[in-house]
Amino acid sequence: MTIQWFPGHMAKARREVTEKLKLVDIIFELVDARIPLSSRNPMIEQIIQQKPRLVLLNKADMADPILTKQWIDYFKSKGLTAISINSQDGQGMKEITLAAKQLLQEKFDKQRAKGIRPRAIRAMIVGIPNAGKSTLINRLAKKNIAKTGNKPGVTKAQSWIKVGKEMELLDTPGILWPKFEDQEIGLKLALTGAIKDTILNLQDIAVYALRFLKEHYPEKLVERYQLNELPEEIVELFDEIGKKRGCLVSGGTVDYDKVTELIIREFRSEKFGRLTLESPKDIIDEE
Ligand SMILES: Nc1nc2c(ncn2[C@@H]2O[C@H](COP(=O)(O)OP(=O)(O)OP(=O)(O)O)[C@@H](O)[C@H]2O)c(=O)[nH]1
Repeated sequence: MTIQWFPGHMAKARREVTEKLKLVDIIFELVDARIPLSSRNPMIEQIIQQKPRLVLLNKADMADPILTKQWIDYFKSKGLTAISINSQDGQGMKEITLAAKQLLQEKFDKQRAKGIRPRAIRAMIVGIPNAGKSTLINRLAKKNIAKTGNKPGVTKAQSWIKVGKEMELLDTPGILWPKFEDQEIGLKLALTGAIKDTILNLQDIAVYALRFLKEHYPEKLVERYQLNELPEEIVELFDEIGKKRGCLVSGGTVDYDKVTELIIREFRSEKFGRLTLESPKDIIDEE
């Protein structure tokens, strides 16, 4: 499997993020809580250099809460602060400002010691497509989008969003690209909707979803499709689901395309409940 991502796009995205870095005190790295690792850019450290960073595990409402806690601990073990948020209903918004203030405490204390009055924290959101960047910006913005291009240090006119009195956010996020080389990462990105369906074979995505559910959340699979028992082979599982749901072609044989679509659609619309596709334990095992 090869997924195309044009090198020109990557270079442009990187250039844009690098340019805006100069304008901000802190980066908010937005990842999908269901795939906290696969939805990260593997070169994030090189791109943002030494800039303070807060990891935001977005869509926490869709992720397994136990694993979200484990991921927060994992990031902590790597020296990073991470918090879980839900940009759709606003859960975790206050914590973002609080955590940013904590991360910048030292910098602002030093400024205060020099007699410089601390100004509002300036921040930028970065993340891969579909991570929820626009949703988060809108949630934080409410109606507080302000054009403030005449601020010192702001070369090009940039729009900032006021987030309370203590923070300002660039109104355009930095777009990063995910890691494409790995087949499994590609499947996780496709299943969570981060990359277009046309890029990958749909049946591969559905097979991946079923294998994952069978291994990690078998009870959810049994319950959803009212299965008497879980078949050994994935193809049997396709057959069972097809029969239960009437995904059949004339003559009564199972229509695999229909089953494929059904599984992907139901996975994405949370019909299996809150799921996380990767665990920090997998990395520790690999290390
Ligand atoms: N359940 C849930 N859905 C969310 C959350 N945040 C965003 N979404 C949904 O995720 C989808 C993508 O959100 P966007 O805000 O468009 O993502 P983006 O990162 O700006 O995407 P690009 O414009 O492709 O870069 C939308 O359907 C949102 O409604 C969240 O916290 N929980």
